[in-house]
Amino acid sequence: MRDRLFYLISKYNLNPRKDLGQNFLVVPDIIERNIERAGVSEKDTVLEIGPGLGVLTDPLSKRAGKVYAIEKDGRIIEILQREYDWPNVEIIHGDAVKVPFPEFSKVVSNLPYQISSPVTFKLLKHEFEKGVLIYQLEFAERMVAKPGEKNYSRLSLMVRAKAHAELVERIGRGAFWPRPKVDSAVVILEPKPRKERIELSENLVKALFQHRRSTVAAALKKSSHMIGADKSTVRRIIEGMPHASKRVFQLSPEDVLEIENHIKNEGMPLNGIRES
Ligand SMILES: C[S@@+](CC[C@H](N)C(=O)[O-])C[C@H]1O[C@@H](n2cnc3c(N)ncnc32)[C@H](O)[C@@H]1O
Repeated sequence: MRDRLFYLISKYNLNPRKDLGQNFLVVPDIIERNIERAGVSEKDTVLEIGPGLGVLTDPLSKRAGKVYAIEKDGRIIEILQREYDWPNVEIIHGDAVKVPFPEFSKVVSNLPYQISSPVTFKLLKHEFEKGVLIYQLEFAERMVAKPGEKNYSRLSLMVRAKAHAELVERIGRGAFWPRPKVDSAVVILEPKPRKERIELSENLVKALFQHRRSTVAAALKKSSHMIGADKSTVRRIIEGMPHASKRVFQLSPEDVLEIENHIKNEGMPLNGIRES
């Protein structure tokens, strides 16, 4: 696999693009473990974001019923089309943040780290069984952080509202070529059953997490403009608000939902909270 990767790189004189996060996996064990973790079988339609030179796409195509691979770099699309003849792989040329995702049951990817956040939020808007994804280590740590922990952020809360996320393996820089400046980690992402998923006003969460170490009351006062309220309205809303004295980084998704419901009950309708 490693040999094939370097053969293709030299054959096509491919200069990896940093701005597209082109750090290719060169350790076959990691690829195998991730396919195992995803439990990919013929029943699955797998989505891969950023196939690169196909080191993951190739084994996925052998196990899955169907693979969709979204790739932005036209040079790579051309190489994939010339070098592989996968009967069940559909390559989509486009930006994974912008192109609509097809229906899929599993997502397995070594993600371009620049788009980790929008892609994760986009994935969580879809119905799927399981994701096995490689992220930058720090991002992965934020994804899985629990309320009250040092890394607990807006991302942690929004992921927690929709899915179970577990960091299952750390990966050193040497597992990639070219060697990146950061470490990586594998995260298993399993969306919660629909009934258990919590829909939150993104703007309320943003407004709160602008001030993650403040109390909820203080954060809302400081971010009043973000929820479309003036300071006196916020002062009124804070009266009797649940969790008002908690620090923002201690809030669970359930807590934020209670805050949101309180705001609505106080006569500020949800559509009063401007969604971006
Ligand atoms: C980290 S590399 C992974 C490549 C390959 N899967 C591997 O593991 O060796 C990320 C890949 O995503 C592609 N990419 C970068 N930004 C993208 C975007 N916005 N949409 C789709 N693909 C993108 C890059 O061109 C690159 O092929």
